[in-house]
Amino acid sequence: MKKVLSYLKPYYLPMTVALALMLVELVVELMQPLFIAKVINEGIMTKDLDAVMLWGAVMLGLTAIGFVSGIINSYFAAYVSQHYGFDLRKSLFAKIQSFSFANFNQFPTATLITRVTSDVTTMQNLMFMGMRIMLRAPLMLIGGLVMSLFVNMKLAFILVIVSPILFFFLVWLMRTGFRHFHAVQERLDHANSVLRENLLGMRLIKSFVRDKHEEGRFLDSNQQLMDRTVKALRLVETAVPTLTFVMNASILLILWFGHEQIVGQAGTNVGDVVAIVNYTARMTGALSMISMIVTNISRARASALRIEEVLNAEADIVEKEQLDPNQLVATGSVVFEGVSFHYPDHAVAVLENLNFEIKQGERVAFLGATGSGKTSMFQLIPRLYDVSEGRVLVDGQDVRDLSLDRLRGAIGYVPQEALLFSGTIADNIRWGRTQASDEEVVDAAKRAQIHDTIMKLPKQYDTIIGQKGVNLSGGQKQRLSIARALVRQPKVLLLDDSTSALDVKTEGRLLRSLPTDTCTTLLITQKISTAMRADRVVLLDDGKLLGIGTHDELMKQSELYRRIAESQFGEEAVSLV
Ligand SMILES: Nc1ncnc2c1ncn2[C@@H]1O[C@H](COP(=O)(O)OP(=O)(O)OP(=O)(O)O)[C@@H](O)[C@H]1O
Repeated sequence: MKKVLSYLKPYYLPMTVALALMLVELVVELMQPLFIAKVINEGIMTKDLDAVMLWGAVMLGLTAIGFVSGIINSYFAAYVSQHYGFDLRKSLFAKIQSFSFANFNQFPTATLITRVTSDVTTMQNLMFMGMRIMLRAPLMLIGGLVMSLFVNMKLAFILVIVSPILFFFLVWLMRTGFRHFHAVQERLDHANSVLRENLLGMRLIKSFVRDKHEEGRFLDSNQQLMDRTVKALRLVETAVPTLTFVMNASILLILWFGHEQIVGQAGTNVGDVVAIVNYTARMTGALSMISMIVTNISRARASALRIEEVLNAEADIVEKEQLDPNQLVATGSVVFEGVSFHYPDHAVAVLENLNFEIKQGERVAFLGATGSGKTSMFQLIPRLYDVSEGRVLVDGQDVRDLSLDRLRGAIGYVPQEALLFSGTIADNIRWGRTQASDEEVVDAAKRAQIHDTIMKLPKQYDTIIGQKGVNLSGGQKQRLSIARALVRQPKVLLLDDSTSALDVKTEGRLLRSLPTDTCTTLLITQKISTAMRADRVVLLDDGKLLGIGTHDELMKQSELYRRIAESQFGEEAVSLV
């Protein structure tokens, strides 16, 4: 818990104020039974109304002080706990931003969402409670015990015996609770994961009429979450009745012994008995609070552990320490030198000994069967993964020697699945480069062949795109993603099957409008018609490079390439080419 607690450091001052005010509240509370005893012994028993008024007024004044302290304490407790939660969420978010894909394999999306939201809220609640009652309750317990001993040692001895027994009961409760709450958070992760998959795949679920199946899956994980939570709460809920039972039994014993002592004239008076009973009642309240705190601590321990796992995770794609601040990516040449690659935690090589060179301004198509490693190869260029062997060079420099900002700033990556953000169309294009002017946004849209479509929309560039671009067609989303990459004015443009949803004519226009003098274009495609428009074609099969050359060269040299062409154009057409 050390690391998550270190986030309290900036708030030590308001925390100290809150804790000091909590102590004021505690002192006020501890003094009250003393004054009640005084009212009884000096006022009621001696029929002295003045004494009743005096001690009554003192009690009222103290209550007012306690009330004001409580309000100010709450203010500071809320301030510290909310800022603490804000800082934790900020750090977690920044850490997740620095994650490599290997880290994302370790922490699936749903668990990250639970950790940033639910786990942080648990910590936040603990901090708030900590500043309100965490010290007050145990101090009330100790204070109540001491004051009872001070009032009447013989009667208070009962409490001296009972207190350690209850203490060990609470320690046991905290340990067992931790295990249970850890399991509850894991079930919450699972329920979140099922929910997330459902929301993302809603169209698919509806079109496959799998609603009932998915409902069952969610019910199952929801049931598991409920069962685990009920189990945890059942344990916690036995605490208060157990504590109350033991303390009430103690009160009965105190009354009985008190009666014996008053009757036997052993120096005990009614005021003392009332004061000790009052202290015991307050101690019972404090113990209930402690059991609540104990529950919250065990819950928070589980959450703290989960938060720290994320904060301590080592991102494996990191920049070198001493990078040349003047380094530049001036040209978009791309070279693969003996590159082999396997995914982290996977032994099977996805790419094997790739060697090729792409010159500045060249347009190269990558063709290969599904699963042949095309996307994996693309991901090595902006360093989304690091090579297992060999080197990837951009502008003649090993990508590991470049700062990630410089490298990625020079690349326009259009992934296979077009992902848009909620906001306007202009916002989405400008997401590629926030300082792009309106003219540059329009130019990028024109090149991506989406400008005419945008102009037909009711609000044109100010049209709001729904979540993940729900109100756009697949092809429109693809072209917007391309515009977003083009507005960056990249040196290297990576199109991962990004024109698959376009008709041949639009695709042709788009490819012709891409800049060639300043930008090198690498495009993955399944279509020979697209590959024919490229300067050269790289043919991949099962992670190996089978051939590289122009379309005509590969038609002559590569049997596989010829077969793909035949399957797409028909044998006759190919023989005419
Ligand atoms: N995150 C990952 N972890 C482990 N293995 C992966 C991962 N992503 C892809 N693979 C594996 O790597 C191999 C190459 O996948 P890749 O996506 O690069 O192929 P591709 O040629 O782009 O396929 P497609 O044309 O279908 O997109 C496949 O066998 C795939 O199972």
